[in-house]
Amino acid sequence: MTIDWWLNPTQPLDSVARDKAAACQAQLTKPAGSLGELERLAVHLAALQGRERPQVDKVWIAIFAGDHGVVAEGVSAYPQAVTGQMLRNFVTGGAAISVLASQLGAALEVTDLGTAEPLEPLPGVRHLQVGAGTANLMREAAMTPAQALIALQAGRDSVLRAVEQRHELFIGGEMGIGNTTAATALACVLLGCPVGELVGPGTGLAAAGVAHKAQVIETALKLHQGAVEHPIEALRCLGGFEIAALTGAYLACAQQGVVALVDGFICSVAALLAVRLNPACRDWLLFSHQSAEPGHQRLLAALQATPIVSLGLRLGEGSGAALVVPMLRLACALHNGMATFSEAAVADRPA
Ligand SMILES: Cc1cc2ncn([C@H]3O[C@H](COP(=O)(O)O)[C@@H](O)[C@H]3O)c2cc1C
Ligand SMILES: O=C(O)c1cccnc1
Repeated sequence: MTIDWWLNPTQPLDSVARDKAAACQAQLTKPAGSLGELERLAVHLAALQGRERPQVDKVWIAIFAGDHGVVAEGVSAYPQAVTGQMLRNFVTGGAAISVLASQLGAALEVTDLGTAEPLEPLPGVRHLQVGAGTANLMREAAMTPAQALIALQAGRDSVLRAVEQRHELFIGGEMGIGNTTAATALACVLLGCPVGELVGPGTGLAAAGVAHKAQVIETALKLHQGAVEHPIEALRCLGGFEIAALTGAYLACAQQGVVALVDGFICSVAALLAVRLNPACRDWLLFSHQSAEPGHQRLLAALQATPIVSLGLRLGEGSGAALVVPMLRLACALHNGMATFSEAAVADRPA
């Protein structure tokens, strides 16, 4: 299977803006390095945005939803219908991400890529219906090549809309009961890691449920063994519509020059896929938090990512990334707003 756009070059970082921002940080009225990761974030944002004074005022949050055939194997604590039910909750304002988007003044775009429900179109939701959910990845390939391609492009298209409306930060979120099973299977293949090291409770499986989920993933990995060497084939055989869309979105962010703030475990699997497909896109990804899902730590290490916070979150929907936006905004405000030593007449070196 080929798609024609994933290898397109990513935007270069602006080293002039980075150097100016770093020089500016050194002049601010604080001991050098005392704002730690916030300093590094501000300087990195300057390099990505090509301006000495970065900002993340306009935030675009895109939620991608899709159902998973593998739910028939009993891998989630919740029923499949929740995926479609949450679509309504996203647009009526009751979901965690809806509250966060509203608090942040962020745009929230909700795309249904293929759910068993709702049967009626929902106002405010983009219904693409790539299929009525993926096929059961334990028994066959989750997606056809055409479905994987459409889902990848759905992610890219959302980024193009964000760019058109001049958004400064992209957050991808996912909703899909069963998607920690798909994400774990993908992570096992991409990291060459045993299932036991990555599998976790997802929405809240007890130990016996996690053991069964591990068995399902083992069976799937054996079935698709030969097929999954290329990341795009791994995505097609083991992924989900929303994971494919997120992969396409992260690739497009790097190609369009938009900073992407990555959410938890599932989004990080999509990020790793994007980096495997086009390694230069790594620079454009910031990692917001470390999820409670046990496999996330290994994924972040493979991506050489330092998560900004670790709050024991295990929700998804892009919620962890949204929670970190105020911190990015404050990192920019400090960088742009603090006085320099000479402006404030403060001694600029230790005694
Ligand atoms: C009410 C509800 C809201 C959610 N929002 C995100 N997820 C999260 O949980 C699901 C993944 O976990 P698993 O693989 O165990 O099914 C995904 O839909 C993810 O986005 C939710 C799950 C539920 C139940
Ligand atoms: O970290 C995540 O993305 C996550 C973890 C559990 C359930 N849903 C999402």
